[in-house]
Amino acid sequence: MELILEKWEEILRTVKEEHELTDISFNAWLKPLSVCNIEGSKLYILVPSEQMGINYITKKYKLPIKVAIAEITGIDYDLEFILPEQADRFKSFKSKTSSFSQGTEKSNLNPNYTFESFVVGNNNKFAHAASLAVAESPGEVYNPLYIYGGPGLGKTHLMQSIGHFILQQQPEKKVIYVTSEEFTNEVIDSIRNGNASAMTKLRDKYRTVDVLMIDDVQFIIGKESTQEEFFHTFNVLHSARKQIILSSDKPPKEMETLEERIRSRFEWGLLADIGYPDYETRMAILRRKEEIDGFHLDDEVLDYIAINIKSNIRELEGALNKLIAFSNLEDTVITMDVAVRELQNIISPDKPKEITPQLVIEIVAEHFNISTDQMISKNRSSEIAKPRQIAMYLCKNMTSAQLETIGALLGGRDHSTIIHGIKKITEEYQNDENFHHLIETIKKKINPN
Ligand SMILES: Nc1ncnc2c1ncn2[C@@H]1O[C@H](COP(=O)(O)OP(=O)(O)OP(=O)(O)O)[C@@H](O)[C@H]1O
Repeated sequence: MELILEKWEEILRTVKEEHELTDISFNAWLKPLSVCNIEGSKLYILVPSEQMGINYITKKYKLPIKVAIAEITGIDYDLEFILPEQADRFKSFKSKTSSFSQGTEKSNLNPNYTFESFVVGNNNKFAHAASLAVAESPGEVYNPLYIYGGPGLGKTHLMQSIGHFILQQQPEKKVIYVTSEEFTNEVIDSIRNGNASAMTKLRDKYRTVDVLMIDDVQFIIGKESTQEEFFHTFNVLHSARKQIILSSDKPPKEMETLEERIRSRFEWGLLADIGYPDYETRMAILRRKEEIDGFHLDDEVLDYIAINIKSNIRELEGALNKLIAFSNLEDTVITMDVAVRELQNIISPDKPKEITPQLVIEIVAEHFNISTDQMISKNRSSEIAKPRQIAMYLCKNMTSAQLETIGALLGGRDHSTIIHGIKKITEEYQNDENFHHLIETIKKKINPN
């Protein structure tokens, strides 16, 4: 066991060199692996997360690793890849992680979300540079770092890359990634338990970290206890110069119903937005993904995906994954005809998405984290009335619906109310630069093309 532990890094590097793996493939597949145990001639290798695809690793890397071990140690092991829950059975489990993955392994980060696998394009150049700066000097340069942008554009990937980077440099750092939903649930649980120790546990967990990442922070809006807990956690960490990284679908100033004291804290550090990727970036992301998956598709097919899926990288990857899965299952080559047929539910180039008033109302409601029921209700508080007027304005500008139809869809409002709403929004759009930006952001969500 000692010999293999000692030689583990050399073994992985040998596989990399002999099989001419790129840094990306190496970082994605080999780097996170560690030696778990040896029983007789059986060597157990730990795959730290199910998300890494244990079957794929077994299929692709079992033999190369076996050969490299035999070359370097002279011992011919029978290899088995196992997940952490299977590793629990080794009581004296003494895993040796290669030094480059220490720290990362014990965190809850997705091993694939690293700087190495992140494609830098015009849409994310600034956010990427800011993230790298934070990764290199946590707590010192931009605190908090607030990354915002539309769904599936790489916010989580970028924020977790910072976590990986920090853990690679300083494995002893305590790095926590949490979604707002998980954070909210933990706050609710500790309140429900009703005892002081549950709350103390929660505080111990979040107020003692070196790096705290909260994803989709817009979801804490309207959740009072969560906001309160967040506020104090933020203050404790910030004054101790611990790094805070937040992501959201919109900039703080567009979070109209967020408590002012929290909104202003979001703006203390640096705000970095991620926009929609251009064609070249979309192609580069597809190529990078192909490289990681060890799969090759015709350029014409990649081009078809990149031209037609513009506004969400998750969907872009989803289309590629679908074709790769189809090719593996059916054992067939992906031609253009196959791609068009298999992706017809995702891509319908001849049928652009129809922009209906209903769609506009739904997207506006979603943007402001309110329900469509609230949009059509009688509620006249500004948090509801303003989005409602924005919906009136956008329905008028982006669809061919008549004012009467818009009024009917927005809770049976009359013609003059709709005209008044549109007029107000038009004036604000023309006179207030931030508001102009807000409307353009929502328009892009409604019609990304
Ligand atoms: N620049 C990029 N390079 C490589 N992969 C990327 C890039 N941007 C996004 N991705 C991939 O796209 C997928 C979606 O990204 P991610 O989950 O980070 O988006 P998000 O902005 O956090 O979305 P949401 O707001 O819906 O949570 C991930 O698999 C991620 O790896």
